[in-house]
Amino acid sequence: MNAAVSAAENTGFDIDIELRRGDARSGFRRAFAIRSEHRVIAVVGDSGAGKTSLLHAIAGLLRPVRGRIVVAGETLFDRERRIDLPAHRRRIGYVFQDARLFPHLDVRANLLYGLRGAGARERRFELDAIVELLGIGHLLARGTAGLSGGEMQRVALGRALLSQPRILLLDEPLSMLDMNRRDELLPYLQRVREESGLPMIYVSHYPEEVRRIAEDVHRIG
Ligand SMILES: Nc1ncnc2c1ncn2[C@@H]1O[C@H](COP(=O)(O)OP(=O)(O)OP(=O)(O)O)[C@@H](O)[C@H]1O
Repeated sequence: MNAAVSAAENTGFDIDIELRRGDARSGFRRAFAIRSEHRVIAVVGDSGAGKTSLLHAIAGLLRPVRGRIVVAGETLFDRERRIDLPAHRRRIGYVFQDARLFPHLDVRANLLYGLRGAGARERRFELDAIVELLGIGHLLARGTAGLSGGEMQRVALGRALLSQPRILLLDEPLSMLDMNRRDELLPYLQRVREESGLPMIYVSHYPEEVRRIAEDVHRIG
């Protein structure tokens, strides 16, 4: 295999799955096919199209009824080959719509929680560098209750990166913010995209927003 081919295989996404939720008669059932050689892709679609379900399948939280999931050259799931990496071995950094910070911990402890989860694995992301990247040094001693929505999402991003993920999944991270706050957070997301070098899937309702983040946009539904 020549170097160009293997480089392309190691950065892209090859997802071809069918998902089912709920019962066979009235539940949700849909096939998804996403092939991309890009490192940062977006998935857009209407409410209920299955965007979150797709991320859950990639994270190992929902088992597809058929197909395969290959990210950056690594097979996470392949029904035919009986490959199904458990969620904790997929090393996914997941950022939700609502930041889901731990309310009983201050910002520093929330960030360190991510680092603790990484254990003895090779560390690519260190606390100081991530704090600098996300501009959250002045928040470290604060509790989470008084943080703005944008600050919470920056801390959530930091916690996800400090868990030393190999893939970053972002599920509508701006959707709880008003327009001005979205504009404030976007440059941080762009910095994470550039500095982390990680494969990323960015889910959103808004094609305009994702064009500023992703190299390749896929519509589902
Ligand atoms: N546990 C479940 N049992 C049955 N149906 C479910 C379950 N979870 C989700 N669904 C259904 O699966 C479909 C896809 O849901 P999903 O949350 O993936 O969509 P989405 O595109 O992320 O939507 P939104 O943009 O509103 O967050 C929806 O119709 C939802 O009602």
